[in-house]
Amino acid sequence: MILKFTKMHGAGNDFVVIDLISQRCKLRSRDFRKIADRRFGVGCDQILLVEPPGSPNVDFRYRIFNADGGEVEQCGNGARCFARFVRDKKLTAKKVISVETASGVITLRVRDQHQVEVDMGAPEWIPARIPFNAPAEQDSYQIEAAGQSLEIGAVSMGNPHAVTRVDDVDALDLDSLGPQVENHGDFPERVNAGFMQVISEREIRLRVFERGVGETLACGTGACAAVVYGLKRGWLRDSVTVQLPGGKLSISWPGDGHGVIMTGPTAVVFEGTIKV
Ligand SMILES: N[C@H](CCC[C@H](N)C(=O)O)C(=O)O
Repeated sequence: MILKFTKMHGAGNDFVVIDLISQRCKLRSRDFRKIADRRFGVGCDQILLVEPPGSPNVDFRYRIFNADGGEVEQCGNGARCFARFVRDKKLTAKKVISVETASGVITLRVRDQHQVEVDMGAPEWIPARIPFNAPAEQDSYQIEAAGQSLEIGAVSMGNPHAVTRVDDVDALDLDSLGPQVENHGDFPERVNAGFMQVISEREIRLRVFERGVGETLACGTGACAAVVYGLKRGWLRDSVTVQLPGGKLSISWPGDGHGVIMTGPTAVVFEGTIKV
């Protein structure tokens, strides 16, 4: 089958977006791996599927697949691109769009200059719900990786994150450290590994070695995870600018019981077709 797609990115985290409302196609894990392959396919960090809603009070269903072919619960940069895509393709004229994901319903708000604001929902700190093997919830945890003892924050934004504060993100050997955190035995579903450098109470630098992908130029849920961890530890004050290698995101969290609000850019790179 020949499938139409749109290549997009959010702060350099890149996606192949496929409308499965006007196209009908059953895609398997190996199809996602091929589409994501930067030599034999289109190339992307994640594939985003646009599907009809599963319940009456949401506008769309949003499914996310990592480059390794695995389906995941949430993707923040992808959510912003999703909002831009469905409006560009005239699948909706709404500026406030509700989408159901594997980790619940999120609300997308289209802003000016192709910026989109997303309520990513409340962070989840309870280890069993991250999931993370720890006897009880703590502000931080010690794990061993790549011969180092790391102090991490463990939190879910629908998907699991381990956040480590470092003095200099440029000094990190992520090729070595990243996979060891991603595949650490205390994360039964693996984990996205974020490394943050605090610039000020309202600005951080962040690099993320993403589960199922490797290092990406930006990670929306990773930015949310880093900011809520930094706020909880008292290193940050609300409304934080997150500088990532591919661009910047604005993250705000009023505190427990509230959703994390992420605002950032969207970009369309090209339209194409692929044989699956
Ligand atoms: N790699 C992530 C999914 C994509 C998250 C990221 N691209 C974002 O913008 O949130 C995971 O396995 O949970």
